[in-house]
Amino acid sequence: MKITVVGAGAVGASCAEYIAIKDFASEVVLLDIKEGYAEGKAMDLMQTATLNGFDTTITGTTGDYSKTKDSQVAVITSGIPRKPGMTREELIGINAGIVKDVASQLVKHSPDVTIIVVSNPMDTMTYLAHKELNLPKNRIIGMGGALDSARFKYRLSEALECPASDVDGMVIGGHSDTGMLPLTRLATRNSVRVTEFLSEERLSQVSEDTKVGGATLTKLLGTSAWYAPGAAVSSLVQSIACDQKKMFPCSSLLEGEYGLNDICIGVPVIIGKNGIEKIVDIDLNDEEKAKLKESAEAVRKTNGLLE
Ligand SMILES: NC(=O)c1ccc[n+]([C@@H]2O[C@H](COP(=O)([O-])OP(=O)(O)OC[C@H]3O[C@@H](n4cnc5c(N)ncnc54)[C@H](O)[C@@H]3O)[C@@H](O)[C@H]2O)c1
Ligand SMILES: O=C(O)C[C@H](O)C(=O)O
Repeated sequence: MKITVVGAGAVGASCAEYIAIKDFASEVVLLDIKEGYAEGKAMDLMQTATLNGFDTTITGTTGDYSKTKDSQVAVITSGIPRKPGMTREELIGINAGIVKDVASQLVKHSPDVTIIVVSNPMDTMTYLAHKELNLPKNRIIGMGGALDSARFKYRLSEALECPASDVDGMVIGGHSDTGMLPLTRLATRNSVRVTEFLSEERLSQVSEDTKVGGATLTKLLGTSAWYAPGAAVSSLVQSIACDQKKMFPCSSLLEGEYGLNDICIGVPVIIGKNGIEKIVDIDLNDEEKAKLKESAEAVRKTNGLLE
């Protein structure tokens, strides 16, 4: 399985590292426009192979898409990250052009590729990739919900004072500071609803902390996060490469599901060798439906900026 990661920056390199450490891919190609950067990151990562015990070959290239030929999966992380105080939506002016160009180049060299879009504003960049490429809708996936759900579980485990592995939960909706919808009603600790353990006030705090998870880290780091984003992307890549058929919330092109049309937004999907193999329609209550609708309106507004 050959995987391309475009953008050898913080998230791209972290993603390549996790893919290699999980050791399920034969080859990872890192591509960047900064001269020598992807080659350098690839060499540095390859020098961890004997230390971390993986057999994946990682190579780097400066802008040569012929090296990405016949990739089965490609991840787009190219573009600028936000700085403290910014929203993800403010990145659209620069990132839209980059994502459009990169997506077309990828498909030119790998017509059967499945694309995972990471660059922000991610839901709109995923929508842009759909409009630009016109690929079967299962082959373009936006990564946001897998990361937001991991942050939600982290915040829940803090509140519950238990290991994160005891917790299950999911965040749907837009990947934005206000649009995320952590499904507190459905979250569980070993099959018991977390509402049994935590007050409404505490759960509301967990929800708010989850929604601003990216902004909190951006403030601390001076740029946006990369370890959890890289790990989240690598989990999606693994589910495709190993046909695991795991369920993640991912930004998916909706055609009537959840009452939404012609929009990419985070909903639960099954990820396997064919990319998005199924959109899972879960039973939301009226309040959750209203919040998802509101989140979709905000994503639509950002999509409008593409014109
Ligand atoms: N969806 C998510 O959950 C999520 C999570 C984290 C970061 N992000 C987004 O991912 C993007 C990357 O973040 P980062 O921290 O890795 O940034 P970064 O600046 O560390 O890396 C971005 C890389 O993209 C490269 N690049 C720019 N234009 C390119 C082009 N046309 N072709 C190839 N490479 C190009 C740059 O040279 C740079 O190395 C940002 O837009 C960020 O907001 C999204
Ligand atoms: O917060 C950001 O801007 C990057 C990313 O979307 C994240 O959630 O970490």
